[in-house]
Amino acid sequence: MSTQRLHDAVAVTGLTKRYGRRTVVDDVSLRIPRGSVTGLIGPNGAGKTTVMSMLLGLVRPTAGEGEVLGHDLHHPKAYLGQVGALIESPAFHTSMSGYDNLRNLVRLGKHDPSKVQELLDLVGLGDRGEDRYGAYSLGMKQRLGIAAALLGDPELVILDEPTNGVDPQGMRDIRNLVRRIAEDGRTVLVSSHLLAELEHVCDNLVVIDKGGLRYQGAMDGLPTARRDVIRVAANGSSGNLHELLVAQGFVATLSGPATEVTIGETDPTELAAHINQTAHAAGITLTELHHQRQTLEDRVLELVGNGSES
Ligand SMILES: Nc1ncnc2c1ncn2[C@@H]1O[C@H](COP(=O)(O)OP(=O)(O)OP(=O)(O)O)[C@@H](O)[C@H]1O
Repeated sequence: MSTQRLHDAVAVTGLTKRYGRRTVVDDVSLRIPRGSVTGLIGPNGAGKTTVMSMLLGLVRPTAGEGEVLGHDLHHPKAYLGQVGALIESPAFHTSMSGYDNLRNLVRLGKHDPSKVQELLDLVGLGDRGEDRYGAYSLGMKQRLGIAAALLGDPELVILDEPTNGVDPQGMRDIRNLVRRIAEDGRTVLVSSHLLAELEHVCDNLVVIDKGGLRYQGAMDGLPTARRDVIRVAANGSSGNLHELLVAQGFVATLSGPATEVTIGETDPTELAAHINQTAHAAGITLTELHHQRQTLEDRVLELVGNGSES
């Protein structure tokens, strides 16, 4: 086995999917390090589900080569036994309990039956296993889906938008669960259209938009320029302050009642002091003055041009 195979759970190049003349995944090369939690981020329609489906052998790639868990991407049967997935909505019987649904899957997949209660406990449904699936909240349904994905004790876990539509508490539960799954040394690939939902659980990031790869690498390596600003507002004189700062050569934009001054290479503390002095000298009283940091989400939105499917 090559070092690359040992290092990467997924290593594919040129992954492409066309439907007719429409290219929905375009020449995407991906490396997902073993043991990482990788966030697959992109707006609606970016191609996240299609990429995951190709890795799972559910959709046949139009082009592309590579390996999943050291096996040829084009022979998914060789590796699917070591992969667990939650893709689209989990298909469970609504009238059966969570426990019985998992028991069913154990029988079908010839998994270890003792896993059922263990996994229900892991996903926080230990005392709700006897309840009907149909009575579960969306967050509980997603967590049962994740338990199902873990039945075969997979090395690679692929979760497609597990937090979609789930309330904030449910999202927190799912994030904690993803963290716990990864603690066992598994590789997790998890998608979302919002980085904010995943930013605290992922160590690795893949950003796609309109089928194309925009970024992959460490979370803190996002390439967009720093766009932190000093946000400043004044009592009824924001326009004057804005004009003064622009006249001094600062990049300043009006944002509602406030002015946002791009920090660029300047030291933010010095810039804030300078703005304060400028305002004071002009007889303007500041009502707000603070350093507004660009979030990781803002940086991703810059990469994907702020847009979803056109
Ligand atoms: N079977 C198909 N036939 C034709 N087009 C398809 C098919 N499946 C997906 N697409 C198109 O491929 C594009 C990417 O879809 P995909 O579901 O992979 O995106 P996504 O990033 O997962 O989006 P979402 O967040 O909305 O689920 C979309 O424009 C979609 O309409």
